[in-house]
Amino acid sequence: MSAGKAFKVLVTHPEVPQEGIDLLKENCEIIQVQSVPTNRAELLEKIRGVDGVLWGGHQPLNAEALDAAGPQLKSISTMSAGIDYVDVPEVKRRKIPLGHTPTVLNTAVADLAVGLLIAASRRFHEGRKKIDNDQWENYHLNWLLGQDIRDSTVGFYGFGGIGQAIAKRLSGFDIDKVLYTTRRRVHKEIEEEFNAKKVDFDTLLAESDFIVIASPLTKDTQGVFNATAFNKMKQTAVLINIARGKIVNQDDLYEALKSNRIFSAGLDVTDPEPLSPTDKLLTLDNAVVLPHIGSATKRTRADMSTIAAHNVLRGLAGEPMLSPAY
Ligand SMILES: O=C(O)C(=O)CO
Repeated sequence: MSAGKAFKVLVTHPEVPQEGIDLLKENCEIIQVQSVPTNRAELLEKIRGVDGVLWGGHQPLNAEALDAAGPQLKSISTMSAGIDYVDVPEVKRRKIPLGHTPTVLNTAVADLAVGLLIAASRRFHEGRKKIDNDQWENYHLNWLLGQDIRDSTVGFYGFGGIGQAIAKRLSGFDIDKVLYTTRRRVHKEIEEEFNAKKVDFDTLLAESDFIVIASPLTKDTQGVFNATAFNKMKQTAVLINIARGKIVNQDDLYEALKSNRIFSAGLDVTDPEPLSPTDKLLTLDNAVVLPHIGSATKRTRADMSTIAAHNVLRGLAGEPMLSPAY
């Protein structure tokens, strides 16, 4: 280990923004995985004997990686809000502090969600295809008519920081009501700020004009948006998912969109990722699909690396992390 550097830290991705690396460098020796996409063998080789890890991708963080690291490992932070790729019980069992980076990405993801909501409700994808196919027919007055956002009811499945940031943005669009379904009720002041009401899942499905999925992927949320759920939604409803693809049963969503059981969907996340270019979802006019770019802005990624680095350093110092994951 180089002189004066108290800890050895693995950064599992070569593109982690410099802001986080510079922080770590002050008193850590940095080892960095160079492969993109991550070569698992390289990661397992380089993790051996490190004190801390800045986990910069969505590779499984599990017993295999922890065993490869060894018992001296005392601090890990992901560079993501969602940690569905982490075996959290295994990290906990080993009493290793684990951090993640929620909050700093709320605004970037919320901006994108609003973009998807407008794109899906106003048929951007279908419109673009009409141009490509020389089918520009705006001499018809009912051509490409979309759904209004004004006076609508927006239902949030999950109403944490990202959901609230989306609601804040949508308040400028003259929406009528916010409904939300969560396990726990949010603070009264938050309900008042957004004129939001907690409802059960069936009410959310039945009453919302727009449904925004903004919850973590857990065993309880996996696949809850399935054919049964789509059949309870309005036929004019628009579904937005900026959370995790697996919360939606994608075959059932395809059928619901194809049969116009619901109006449209805007998805930043899919199952699987990457989605195959031949996936049937991409053949639909009423699905706007993006390649999971919710947090992909320069500033947000830099902020994520900074928070992750602080988490790692605090874990190494035996201090509480800025954003602990458990
Ligand atoms: O950080 C995450 O978990 C994301 O998926 C950002 O889009």
